Amino acid sequence: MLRVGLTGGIAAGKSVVSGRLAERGAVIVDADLLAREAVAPGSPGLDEIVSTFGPSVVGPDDALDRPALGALVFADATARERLNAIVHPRVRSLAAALVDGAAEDAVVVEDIPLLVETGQAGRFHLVVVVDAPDALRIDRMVRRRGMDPDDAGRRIAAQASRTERLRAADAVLPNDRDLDDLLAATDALWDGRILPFRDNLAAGRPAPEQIGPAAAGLAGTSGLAGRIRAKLASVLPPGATVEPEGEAEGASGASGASGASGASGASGGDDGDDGRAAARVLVAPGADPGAVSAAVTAAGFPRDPGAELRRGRSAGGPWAVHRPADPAVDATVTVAFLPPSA
Ligand SMILES: CC(C)(COP(=O)(O)OP(=O)(O)OC[C@H]1O[C@@H](n2cnc3c(N)ncnc32)[C@H](O)[C@@H]1O)[C@@H](O)C(=O)NCCC(=O)NCCS
Ligand SMILES: Nc1ncnc2c1ncn2[C@@H]1O[C@H](COP(=O)(O)OP(=O)(O)OP(=O)(O)O)[C@@H](O)[C@H]1O
Repeated sequence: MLRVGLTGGIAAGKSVVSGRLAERGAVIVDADLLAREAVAPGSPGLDEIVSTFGPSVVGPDDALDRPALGALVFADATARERLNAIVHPRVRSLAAALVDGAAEDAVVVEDIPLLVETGQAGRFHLVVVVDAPDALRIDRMVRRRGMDPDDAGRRIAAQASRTERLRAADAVLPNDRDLDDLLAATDALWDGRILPFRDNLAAGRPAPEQIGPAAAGLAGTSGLAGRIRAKLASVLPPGATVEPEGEAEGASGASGASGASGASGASGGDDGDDGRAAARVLVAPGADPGAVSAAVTAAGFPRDPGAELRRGRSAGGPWAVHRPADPAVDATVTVAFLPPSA
């Protein structure tokens, strides 16, 4: 199964993209829809909202009065956090059940407006960001949804900035032109990257050919190494840590915290994106390198027997060499034993 996280600021065009991906065969898990299901009339979620915000957020039909609650939470960050704490865990468990029920060869696309804000980027093989300038999104909300411009601005302010979101992107779909351009870019992403990625992963092989990060609209914008470390950190079993290649010898003293630094993408190493990155996964004494290697494969980086042969099996060399199943990413992930001195 290939897990894709689709995100973008409000009115960026996520629904247009997820609609197209559904037509192409993806299984869509829509967080906005699940957030409605989580607070349906008579649900424990709605009960909790009423005990937190009072009866004024429920209409005469016993359903959530969405405009009333929206007016409260988009004007007040504390109220919004309270609402998120009620709704988000429910959305996550509803989503997990849908993902678990999908076929093994499926491409599952989770459409999550707050994917970056909630720190979920690392759990996806591919994070796709639909991107449009704030002014254009405000214009869409005002013209197409009849929203007041100030309300539209408040919703944008309640979310991550474009820069923060783009930093998490493995692929960007720009949506500042007409709809046909967005649909064509979505098709190119599906045919040129998502399907080969899914097939390579299913076959347990790295991408045999690179389409290159320069392919228009397909590359992420920055921090490839940090994004890779976050993906690895989210699947590694106990006893394994991830750090940038070249910092494994203990010189930085960072190895103890490397799992966490990988998740934030904030540690040293290559955080620019020249389309190439390397990471090293260190296996502590007593941990099973085979299980670690299997986890690296599951994160989207199958083992590359050819690269292992080229490197040889010299003492102190890597236990395994992995490369991306994603044809647009050029990276090496080595699995090695933690040096005794570290
Ligand atoms: C506040 C509510 C009642 C307003 O309902 P309304 O029908 O006006 O908006 P809708 O749910 O269709 O959301 C539209 C868009 O608003 C943005 N948005 C919604 N909730 C939030 C939030 N808590 N923080 C930031 N942006 C949000 C998203 O971009 C979303 O796609 C509703 O959005 C809600 O229950 N939000 C909390 C749950 C949530 O975070 N949903 C987003 C994905 S899980
Ligand atoms: N390139 C475009 N040209 C014209 N209209 C567009 C374009 N992209 C999106 N739209 C329109 O803008 C609105 C917002 O798009 P869409 O619903 O896909 O955004 P979204 O990211 O799913 O928003 P939300 O976060 O609210 O769920 C829709 O009415 C859509 O048809």
